[in-house]
Amino acid sequence: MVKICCLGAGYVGGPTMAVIAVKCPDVEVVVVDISTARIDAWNSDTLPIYEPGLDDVVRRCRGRNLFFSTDVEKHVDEADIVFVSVNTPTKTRGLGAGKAADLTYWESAARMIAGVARSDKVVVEKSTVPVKTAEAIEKILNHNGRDGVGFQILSNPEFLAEGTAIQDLFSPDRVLIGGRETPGGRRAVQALKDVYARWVPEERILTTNLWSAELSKLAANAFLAQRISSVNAMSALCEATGADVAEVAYAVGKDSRIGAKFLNASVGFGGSCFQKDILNLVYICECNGLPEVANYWKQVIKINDYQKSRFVNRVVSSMFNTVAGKKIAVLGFAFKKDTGDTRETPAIDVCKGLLGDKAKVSIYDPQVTEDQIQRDLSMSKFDWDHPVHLQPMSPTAIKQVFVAWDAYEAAKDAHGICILTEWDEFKNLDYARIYGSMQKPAFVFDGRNVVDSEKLREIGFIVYSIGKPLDAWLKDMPVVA
Ligand SMILES: NC(=O)c1ccc[n+]([C@@H]2O[C@H](COP(=O)([O-])OP(=O)(O)OC[C@H]3O[C@@H](n4cnc5c(N)ncnc54)[C@H](O)[C@@H]3O)[C@@H](O)[C@H]2O)c1
Ligand SMILES: O=c1ccn([C@@H]2O[C@H](COP(=O)(O)OP(=O)(O)O[C@H]3O[C@H](CO)[C@@H](O)[C@H](O)[C@H]3O)[C@@H](O)[C@H]2O)c(=O)[nH]1
Repeated sequence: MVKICCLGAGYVGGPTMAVIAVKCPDVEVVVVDISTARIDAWNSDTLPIYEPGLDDVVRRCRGRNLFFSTDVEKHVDEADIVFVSVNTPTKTRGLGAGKAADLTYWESAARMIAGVARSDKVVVEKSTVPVKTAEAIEKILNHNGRDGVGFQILSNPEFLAEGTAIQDLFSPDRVLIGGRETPGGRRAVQALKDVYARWVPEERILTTNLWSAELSKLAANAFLAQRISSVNAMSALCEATGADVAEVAYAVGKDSRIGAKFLNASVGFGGSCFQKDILNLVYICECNGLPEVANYWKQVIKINDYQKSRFVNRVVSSMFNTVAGKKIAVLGFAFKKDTGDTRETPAIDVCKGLLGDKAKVSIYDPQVTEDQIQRDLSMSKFDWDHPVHLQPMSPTAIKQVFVAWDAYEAAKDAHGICILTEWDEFKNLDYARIYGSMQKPAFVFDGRNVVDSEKLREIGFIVYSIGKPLDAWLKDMPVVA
């Protein structure tokens, strides 16, 4: 029986391994982590992450051929294939701070694998890493491993998106495997290919050299984020000219060379990957003497930051240039719908912007806890991407932040509502009831273009929707910087 061990029971390690286990009943899969709390949660009825369909997959194979454990060394030693899916945060100190990937967790994982392995291993990079990481990992494994124990390193980046992870894993657009072009390297690629081939059609399993696989992951995320920044840049111009960004995106996306997906204007992209991976790409370009290329990709992040601050400015300027002491309801805190993940969510920057202008912020999200919101609003930049048990403990709660149990409570007595996540339930709220409970004039700032703005205007709201023709009220307000 082939044995697989995965280091890191997070958003990638957990769902990915659960799907491998369910698709390969004759393979034993053990997911291990240094966080006992995370492993306990994976072994309980309340999984540590919210992902549609995940509970069902885990229930089908946990205890059969899928196991979660903190006994890291034992399971690494017993495995034939070791996936490494640990955090690769942005460095906050020293060389490359604010851009380069921090490979501390990866390096310690590699040293541990080298120290405990008593038989040959295929070590698979599942985390997103800088190009050439495999070379560094190979050196660590080969210099620290026992005599006679061989390692083959593969790059197998993950392309799942949160909220649709199970669907993406069951039916991926492609699986990418990079390996050494040596007989040993080819055998390792084939061993991993055999696992995926149980459910992924052969033509969707791409094999490349190691560096192409590592770089393709960064490139794919940069291209995706670039589309969002492109449509968001257009949204600002739409507001200035009376064009409608949805109509523009539809017309542009109808060109089959461009395609319709990933062109939804928004308050900005979030999530643990896009910004981190582009910063990483920028740093690699700079290190390779390519400042023009680095600057090109930096713009994707700059436009994203601009979009978030533009949104905050719009809120404040619409409300007579001050939100001091005013209650603002924030509907949605997760970085997208169908996840409880808040890493790099635009809601953090928007809330901080409103708090900076002394607003009282009342937040509702169906999947995010009060503790998480308070932590997110008080944590330093990039601290969020370290293992939870290593993050700063119990920050002081921010007094002007309130967390509500539903949208109606959040909006009661508020002067304005900001919709920051596109949860389906926000489309069908009783907005007449909400209007009745709010201060007047009552504003809705739709950062995800989910509400029917005409209906809301009929109720009496002043509505701002990203990239849509402006309400007369908003047009008369001072120009937004
Ligand atoms: N989240 C996504 O949608 C996504 C998608 C594709 C790729 N990625 C990449 O995958 C990697 C993991 O991301 P994630 O979202 O799953 O992160 P995560 O924080 O949810 O999970 C990482 C886990 O690794 C554990 N860990 C850290 N060091 C360890 C060690 N030495 N041994 C065992 N466990 C260890 C942590 O405790 C944590 O539970 C990152 O490189 C990320 O960029 C993420
Ligand atoms: O048209 C769009 C599409 C997305 N978003 C936003 O972009 C962010 C990222 O969304 P998405 O890409 O769907 O989720 P992630 O889970 O971050 O997935 C991305 O990042 C992962 C981690 O690397 C990759 O594996 C995935 O392929 C890649 O889509 C979210 O804030 C979305 O709201 C928009 O604003 N407009």
